Amino acid sequence: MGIFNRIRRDIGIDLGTANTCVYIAGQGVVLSEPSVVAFDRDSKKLLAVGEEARQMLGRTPGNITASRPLRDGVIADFDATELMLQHFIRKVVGKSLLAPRMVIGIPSGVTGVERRAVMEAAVQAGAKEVFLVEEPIAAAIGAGLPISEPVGSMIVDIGGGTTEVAIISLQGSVISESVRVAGDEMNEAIATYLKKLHNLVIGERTAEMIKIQIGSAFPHKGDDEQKLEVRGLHMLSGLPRTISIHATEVRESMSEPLSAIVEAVKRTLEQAPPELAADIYDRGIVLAGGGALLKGLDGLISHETGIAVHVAEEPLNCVVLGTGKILETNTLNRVFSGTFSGS
Ligand SMILES: Nc1ncnc2c1ncn2[C@@H]1O[C@H](COP(=O)(O)OP(=O)(O)OP(=O)(O)O)[C@@H](O)[C@H]1O
Repeated sequence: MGIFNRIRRDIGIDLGTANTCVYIAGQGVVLSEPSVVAFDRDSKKLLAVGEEARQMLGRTPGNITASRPLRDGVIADFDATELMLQHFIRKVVGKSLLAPRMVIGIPSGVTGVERRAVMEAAVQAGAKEVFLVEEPIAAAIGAGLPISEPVGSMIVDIGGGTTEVAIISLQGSVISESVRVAGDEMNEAIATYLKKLHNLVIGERTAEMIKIQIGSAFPHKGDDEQKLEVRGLHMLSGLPRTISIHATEVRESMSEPLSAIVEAVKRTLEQAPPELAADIYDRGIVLAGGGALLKGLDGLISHETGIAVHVAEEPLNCVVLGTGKILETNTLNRVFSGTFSGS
């Protein structure tokens, strides 16, 4: 490692709707925390960030707000995003002599204004230079796909707020689509279902827990017999109540977001030039992002497309591993989609 790399810690970031991950060049993934911040409502003082703030979601007294500053894959609260980034960067970089260069993964569907907002937040958080890379490219690099070769690779990155579908060849997205349907919509669908059919009101964290514990996208013998006790607020009595929910009900409740994801994959495949479509047929589709961990999602996509589907080795870390590889191999000039130099 060169002297400059030792004093200047270049960092890669997956600034996600659900989780923020940070990679330090030469070291690896050093931070992975929920993208949540908690403020004192009156003094506007930052109280907690990351896991500590997540514990507060839905449980705050009147004077505290705990929220997710990114929604649907974009910055919903600019000030909170900036403070969160600053906090995470200080936590991992500490006192560095030189301001770091940053490579940040962003959804491919973001607008120019949203790109600018991410860059400014990074500069305010201490970046010397910011490079933005589209998430599907970073995810494909992180998943170890041969994106530099003249063969088609297909990646589907299912995050919290967005699902990114892309066919990549020779380092560029040939076709890509970003839909604002991913893990969060699945949680919302579960909560809506319980409210409608069981008159039970549950919070975001409970819905996510149900999805992770017994949720699935495709029937699987054994898993389908599973049940889970769920606690919430009964709408009619206004009192806490526990009900038992079946795995098959959870799958049914998520059918809309699941078909939106499948449709995005199909639309992308339909637009693929024949040579690339043939490559994908031979090599299969790779799933990345936390949503790739949903049981049976690979089976569902494979069943609907007739193509083999593989889940990446570390789906939650694909984007951040990709940003790290870009820094370490110094291929910034080839994959970035924009730069912004701080003063
Ligand atoms: N075992 C699991 N089963 C199903 N879903 C899971 C599992 N683990 C995590 N998830 C979901 O993955 C999502 C988070 O994934 P990830 O960290 O890749 O998103 P992100 O990068 O923060 O979001 P985005 O890419 O939209 O900005 C959440 O919706 C979470 O509920």
